[in-house]
Amino acid sequence: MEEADLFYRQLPKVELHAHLNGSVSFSTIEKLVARKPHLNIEHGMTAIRSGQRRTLDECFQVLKVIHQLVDTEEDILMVAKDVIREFAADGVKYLELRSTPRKEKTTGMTKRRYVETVIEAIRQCKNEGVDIEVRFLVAVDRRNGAEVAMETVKLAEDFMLSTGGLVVGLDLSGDPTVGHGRDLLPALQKAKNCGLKLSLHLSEVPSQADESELLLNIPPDRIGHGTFLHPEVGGSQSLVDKVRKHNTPLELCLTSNVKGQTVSSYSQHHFLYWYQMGHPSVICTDDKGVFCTDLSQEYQLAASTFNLSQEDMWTLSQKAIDCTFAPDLQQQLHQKWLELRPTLFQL
Ligand SMILES: CC(C)=CCNc1ncnc2c1ncn2[C@@H]1O[C@H](COP(=O)(O)O)[C@@H](O)[C@H]1O
Ligand SMILES: [Zn+2]
Repeated sequence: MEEADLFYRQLPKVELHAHLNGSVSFSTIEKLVARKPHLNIEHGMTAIRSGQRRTLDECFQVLKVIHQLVDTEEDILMVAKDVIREFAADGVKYLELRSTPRKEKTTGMTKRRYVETVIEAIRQCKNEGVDIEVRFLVAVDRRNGAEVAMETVKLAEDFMLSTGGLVVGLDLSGDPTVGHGRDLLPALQKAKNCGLKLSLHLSEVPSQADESELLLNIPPDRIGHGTFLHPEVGGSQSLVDKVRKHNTPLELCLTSNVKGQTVSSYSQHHFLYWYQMGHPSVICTDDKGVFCTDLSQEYQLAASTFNLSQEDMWTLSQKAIDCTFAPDLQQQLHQKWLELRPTLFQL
């Protein structure tokens, strides 16, 4: 391993934007394919390799293939444990995983059981001594409409109360071109009022200024992507001002946006816009399996693209601690970062 690779692997990191089924690695896919040979799924159908680009629509098709492979309780338990172990092996010390409880008929289990299974995976990893703290966000798929969104919020609230703080919030994701955020406002508002933290995919595609305006008024606790918020890309100063007023952190996923073609190249990524403004910006992976990446690689890419030093990247990873939805862990994480610093910079 080259010295720079090693630095980014060893750098303690916080991952705040990771969709469970988008994070399934090649080796886990192989295990799933072996369990289900009749599906005739090859790895080329579950990942977008280096140099490849897809439309966002094609990316969602890839996720559908993965969903076909991950369709039982055993699969979900295995996938969640593998994903947690992989993030830990990559130097991630705190992970917020998110996943959408799927319809019973596609998994043979209730949505409640789906969430319980992911929670079980988190607990098992903890008991096995995997060196990572994991929290969970229950995801609302915007394609499923207002009623399902409200049910999901109730489910998330129940789990927030019954898991001793493992479920910390709600994610809004799914195909951004389907539906309108206005229909989901009551559910999101309810989530916020009952104490769930909100991370919303916002302005992931162009021409959603109206929706973003509406959702920013809630306001969310973090923003996923926010690719088209700023005026240079068709957003507006008023959107930027709203984000800045609340100091709402952005979860930025470079490879995801470049491979999904919402951003034309790494150097054009909106990371720079927000970073230069000193706005809380957290580098994340989104779907490390689909996009064949990991968080170390994303940090390294940001550093090389924007000419940032190892010291800058250290600060970026340290500041991410303050953007987590687990305030009870933040002091402990800061301590861990301080303890790890000397080995990293060989002081
Ligand atoms: C389509 C793609 C890979 C691009 C990245 N951009 C995304 N935008 C919105 N929602 C997403 C994205 N990636 C993953 N998701 C959500 O995460 C789900 C997969 O993880 P899970 O089943 O919730 O555990 C998808 O069905 C989708 O609802
Ligand atoms: Zn996402």
